[in-house]
Amino acid sequence: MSRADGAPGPTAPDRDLAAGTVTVRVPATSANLGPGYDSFGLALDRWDEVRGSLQDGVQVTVEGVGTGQLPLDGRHLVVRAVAAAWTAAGRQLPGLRLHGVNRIPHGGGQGSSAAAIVSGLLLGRALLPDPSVLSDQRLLELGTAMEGHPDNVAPALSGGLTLAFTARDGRPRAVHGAVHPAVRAVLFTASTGSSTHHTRSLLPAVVPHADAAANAATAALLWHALTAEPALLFEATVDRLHQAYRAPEMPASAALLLTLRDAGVPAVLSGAGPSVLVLTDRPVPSELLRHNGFTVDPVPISALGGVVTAG
Ligand SMILES: Nc1ncnc2c1ncn2[C@@H]1O[C@H](COP(=O)(O)OP(=O)(O)O)[C@@H](O)[C@H]1O
Ligand SMILES: N[C@@H](CCOP(=O)(O)O)C(=O)O
Repeated sequence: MSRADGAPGPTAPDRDLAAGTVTVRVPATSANLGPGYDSFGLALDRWDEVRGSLQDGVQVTVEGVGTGQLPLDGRHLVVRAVAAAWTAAGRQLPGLRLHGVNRIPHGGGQGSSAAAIVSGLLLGRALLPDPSVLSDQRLLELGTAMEGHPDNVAPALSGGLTLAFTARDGRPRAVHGAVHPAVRAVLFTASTGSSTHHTRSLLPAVVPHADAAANAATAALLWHALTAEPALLFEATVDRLHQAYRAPEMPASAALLLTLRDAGVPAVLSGAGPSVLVLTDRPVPSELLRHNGFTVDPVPISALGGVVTAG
């Protein structure tokens, strides 16, 4: 993965981690950012953590979000991603002991599934006898194949602002932008969830040419606004590809978006929703920071993506 801002990618593969226990932290991510459907993504300072080691058989424990709901065997998404990393390295995973500490809401539009996949890929790579056989680019490809779209996987792997695209060879790639220091993120986390898979099915196969043209302009403007001219963020966060089609499934989020935008606040659906994200260089009036059904937090943008440590 190339980095336009020269910031570090995920922790490099390290032979010393191959034995023993490995801890991986991966940030939440907000995808789309309005008009950047399936391409723009931003890492946020809210982290899931997994600790894993090789053993015979699979043993999973979970605390935090999803406790009592997630499968505790080979169907667990992190375990599947660890196994995918080993398969890609030409090896069969012997077995895994895994403990997850989950803080990213599930089905909230904050990239929990991408965080789980990236956690598993980074953990799987670190546990390989020779981690260097899997490059960061290969992990982006594996994660995108599992997730179905690259926009959360790219910032979960490498942090910051990313623009993911499909190259001529059919593989996902990502470039990075340095977010203007005045830009702040405020996350309105919905108390309800929705399945990304389901709300993707609500999107039409074809959109009017005028919508595509307008969206191309605002997406390009958004990159400029986020990296160079935040004063343009309100104009740059107009989407015509996905939010309106998803609105009937998440009326509270649609109403919140309307309220914020009517007040001139640059608000978008976070990922597939139902969370809402504000990206702005201005203070948000305090009366707009309280909404039934949403928890409102300023969340720093994370320059770091997944971090791998021994122990
Ligand atoms: N930490 C985790 N461990 C295991 N599975 C997870 C984890 N986080 C998310 N998932 C899986 O991903 C699903 C949510 O994915 P998705 O619908 O794409 O929503 P999101 O916007 O949160 O990524 C969860 O219901 C669960 O099946
Ligand atoms: N581009 C995807 C992004 C989904 O993000 P998530 O965090 O809601 O899973 C989409 O809009 O479907």
